[in-house]
Amino acid sequence: MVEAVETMDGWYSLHDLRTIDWTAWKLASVEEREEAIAGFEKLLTKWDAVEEEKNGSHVLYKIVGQKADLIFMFLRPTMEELNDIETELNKSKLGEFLLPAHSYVSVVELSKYRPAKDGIDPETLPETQARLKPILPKWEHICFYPMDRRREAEENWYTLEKDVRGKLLYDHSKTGRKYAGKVKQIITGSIGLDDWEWGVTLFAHEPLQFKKIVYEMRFDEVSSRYGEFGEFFVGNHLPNESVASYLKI
Ligand code: VOV
Repeated sequence: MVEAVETMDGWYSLHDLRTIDWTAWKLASVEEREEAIAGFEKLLTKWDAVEEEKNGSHVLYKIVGQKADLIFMFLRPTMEELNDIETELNKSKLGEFLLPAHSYVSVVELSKYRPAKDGIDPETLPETQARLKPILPKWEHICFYPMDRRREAEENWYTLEKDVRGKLLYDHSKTGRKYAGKVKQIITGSIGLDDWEWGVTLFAHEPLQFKKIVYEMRFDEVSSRYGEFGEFFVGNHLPNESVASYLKI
């Protein structure tokens, strides 16, 4: 029987995409807008404090194109906390001007394809724990998309033996390693949590690197034969200190 791989799972993840209701925002009074911005900055400060304490992490980017205006990615130890964040944002003054655009629920995931070295469970290693509970990079650009592994008669990932899948992912990692320092990936598993099987979140200093890595990986067998992809979202970093000028009318 084909064996499932054991996964190591870390912080829960919420990608929360919002569109700004610019018409309502422009019609709001100066005082209302100021209140909304100040309240939102307070939320950002609160989330920063959580990150400082290493109890979670978050990033905020401006989406390029019409799919949404903003993408938040939140990581927290529990799903309840993700719910709380979402609700707090909805109840905030700025929330009155945010329309839901898209969301994605998943959990930071690493898999145990490689045999344990010296009998040590990799999950116990501090470096593994740091990858399962990552502080998200605040690099200039983000690219997020969901993906599946194919399950068709000829190309079925789920009928491949574990060692074959491990070898294909090893080849995949060799392509990935060429982008060290240029692209940082956070893979989140979403089987049973959302509509696709994985979320792929990439960070880069240079947006062209997204095109280059995704294109190069299309030729890796794990993607060319077994990859199916959803909608792509690309954005530019929105640091706290630029929020007010971004929202200024
Ligand atoms: C930026 C570089 C980079 C690097 C170094 C890297 C390495 C690795 C390693 C070592 C492993 C396997 C073990 C583990 O850690 O789980 C993975 C696993 C995975 N990857 Fe990856 N990946 C990268 C990057 C990277 C990209 C750009 C994509 C999107 C693929 C594309 O075609 O658009 C991707 C996808 C995945 C997925 C969906 C999984 C889980 C698959 C599963 O079936 O379990 N990944 N990945």
